[in-house]
Amino acid sequence: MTFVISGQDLIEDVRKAGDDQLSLYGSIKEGMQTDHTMEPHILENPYHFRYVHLSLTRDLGGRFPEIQEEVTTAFSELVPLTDDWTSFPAWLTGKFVVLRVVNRLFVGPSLCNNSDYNEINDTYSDDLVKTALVMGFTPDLLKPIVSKLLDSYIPKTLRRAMEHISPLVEERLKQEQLLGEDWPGKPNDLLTWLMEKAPESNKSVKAITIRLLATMFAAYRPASMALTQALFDIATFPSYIPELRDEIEAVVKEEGITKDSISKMYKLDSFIKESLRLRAGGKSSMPRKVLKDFTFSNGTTVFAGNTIIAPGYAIHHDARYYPNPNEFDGFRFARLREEQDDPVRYQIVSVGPTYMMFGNGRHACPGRFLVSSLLKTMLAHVLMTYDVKLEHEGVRPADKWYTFTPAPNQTAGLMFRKRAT
Ligand code: HEM
Repeated sequence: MTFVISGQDLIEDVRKAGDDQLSLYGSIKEGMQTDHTMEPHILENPYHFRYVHLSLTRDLGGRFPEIQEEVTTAFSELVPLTDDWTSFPAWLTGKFVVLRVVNRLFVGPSLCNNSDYNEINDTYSDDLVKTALVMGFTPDLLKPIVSKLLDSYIPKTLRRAMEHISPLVEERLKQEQLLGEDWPGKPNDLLTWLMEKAPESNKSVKAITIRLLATMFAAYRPASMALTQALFDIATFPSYIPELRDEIEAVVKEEGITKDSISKMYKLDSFIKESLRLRAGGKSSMPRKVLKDFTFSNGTTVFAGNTIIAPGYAIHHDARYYPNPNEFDGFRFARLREEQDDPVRYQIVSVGPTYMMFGNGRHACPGRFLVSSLLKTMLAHVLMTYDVKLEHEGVRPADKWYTFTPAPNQTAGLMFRKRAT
């Protein structure tokens, strides 16, 4: 059974609880049926998740030129500059820009622009969700059989992905043999981390590929949804554009585009955060499987075997925390930051009991620092390079809901042209 907790005190109880009592991985294991859709026991040692922090977040400044280069080339290829307004599929564009940029950080420049590999990442995520749904309804006893019957889903995609990863692994091992462990030009990407730091038993190409795909699953869907929604918001609320452009231009003139300079674009930060608040996440946040009976500070006990969730969407639309909660107020967080002279609390990456887009506590999304930089770099690039508008003036394409989770409209187009103003 699933229990929805209510109020900041109970959220705080969940935040403080140990993994042996309330488990994020327990709930992912059940929800995504990982024993049958990925590899058995993958979440007993999810070292690949730790590497997101260790390989990417820690070195975000160093990786920033690659991010910027990939953002610029991805947009120039997917949304070529035209003098006339031209429609591009918003969701497909957002998705493939994100896949390409994130894969630059995961597997490097030679593979990140490979359309087959990017499509595999996309298909894998789709298949994973569908297969997990089927397995979730399958009785435990039948799961191994059904899992085999569904062979056309995950294993086929995995084999295709391995065909791309295998030559990269071989090439890197060859360089190491020839030039030593710290060979010049050795990439500091997720693949290197998985090749070097994974437990010895998990260094096969198959194990490495599964962890790459699993990490991409966590990364790219929410990130590409966030980008698409923010682009729809730019086009829906064009009155924000001049002020955003002024801010970006002023910062770039002073310091160019770097990880540090984009952190000074706090109006842009606020605009994206407001877009996330209104449109991302879902009805349930902080899912935790109860592994041992858990008693909340109000005396209520939830027994082992149940699941707990927090009502993220309701919190993000609660007028007590966000006045006029259903209105898009792009500079809401920028104003709060100025009024309270607090440069940290209202940033995209700051989590807490009233802003749970990235979860909360020790499992709060380790990719949020990367995604905040990515989204700001992408939107700054779009605003400085293009004019953007909706296909039908004043009509924002409607979101699509998948049970508890909203997603941007997946068929609508967005109009772009070379910046004329
Ligand atoms: C807008 C984009 C994103 C959103 C909204 C998002 C949201 C979340 C949420 C809600 C959680 C669960 C936290 C909890 O229950 O306390 C999570 C976990 C996680 N996310 Fe993200 N995420 C995003 C992007 C990314 C990216 C780009 C990466 C990787 C580069 C990433 C990697 C992860 C990982 C590895 C975890 C598991 C954390 C753990 O093991 O404790 N996410 N994310």
